[in-house]
Amino acid sequence: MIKVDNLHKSYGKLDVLKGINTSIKEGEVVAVIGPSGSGKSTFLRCLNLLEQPTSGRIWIKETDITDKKANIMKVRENVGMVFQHFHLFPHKTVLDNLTYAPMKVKGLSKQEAQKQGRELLKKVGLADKEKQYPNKLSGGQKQRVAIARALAMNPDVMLFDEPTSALDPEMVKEVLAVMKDLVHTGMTMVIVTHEMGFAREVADRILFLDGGNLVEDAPPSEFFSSPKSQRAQEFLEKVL
Ligand SMILES: Nc1ncnc2c1ncn2[C@@H]1O[C@H](COP(=O)(O)OP(=O)(O)OP(=O)(O)O)[C@@H](O)[C@H]1O
Repeated sequence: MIKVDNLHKSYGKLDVLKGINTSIKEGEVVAVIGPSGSGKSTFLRCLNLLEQPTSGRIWIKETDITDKKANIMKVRENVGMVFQHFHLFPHKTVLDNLTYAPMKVKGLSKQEAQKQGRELLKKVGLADKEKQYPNKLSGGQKQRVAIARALAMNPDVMLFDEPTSALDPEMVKEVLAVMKDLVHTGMTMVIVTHEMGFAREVADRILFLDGGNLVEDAPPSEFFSSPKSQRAQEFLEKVL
């Protein structure tokens, strides 16, 4: 489903990703963890070309998205992303946030887009909020709308960039619960997270990044109980 081959990303002289190789199967849930500044967000943002890789190749399904001829908009349609700070359209209602892209990009009729939007709102527990504006919602509710909005494009892959880091503790659970439901649907998910309990519980694999290198790639049972590298051992000692 996703193949990453020798991915490098530099900002000027700063090498942020130093040759990442990995592949992710359809339906796999992968948690990307590691110290601050290790390149986790940059890695994730390369997967839908929010960051242009400096070199290396990334395939999503059969498409080499790093090929100059690849259609960036099509890639982004197919790879949904949820950000730390929601990025909802502030002047649109919750339902209009969900219908905008499917109508504009996918050509759904308003009726079709609203039907789909209402089903998604029900799934994330916000059926009663469709007419609200984002500024009337809690952080957890905003993030659930953001997840529903990304799902409204019916993507093959969902990327999550620290989706709970900006939330008050009591709201973290409700967002993680929605993500867990999504795991059970068989969605392919790549999640940058500091929630170690969640990563341990739901991920099929942990990618541990350090200094722009993929240092460990292992199932959570292995990674959390017997990390191989000293860097991962030190990291886990600090965060667990
Ligand atoms: N647009 C940019 N221009 C220059 N440097 C950048 C840019 N984006 C990220 N960096 C640098 O790249 C490095 C990796 O950043 P990145 O956000 O990918 O790390 P991270 O592991 O996600 O960190 P955190 O857990 O703190 O979010 C950092 O040193 C950061 O300052």
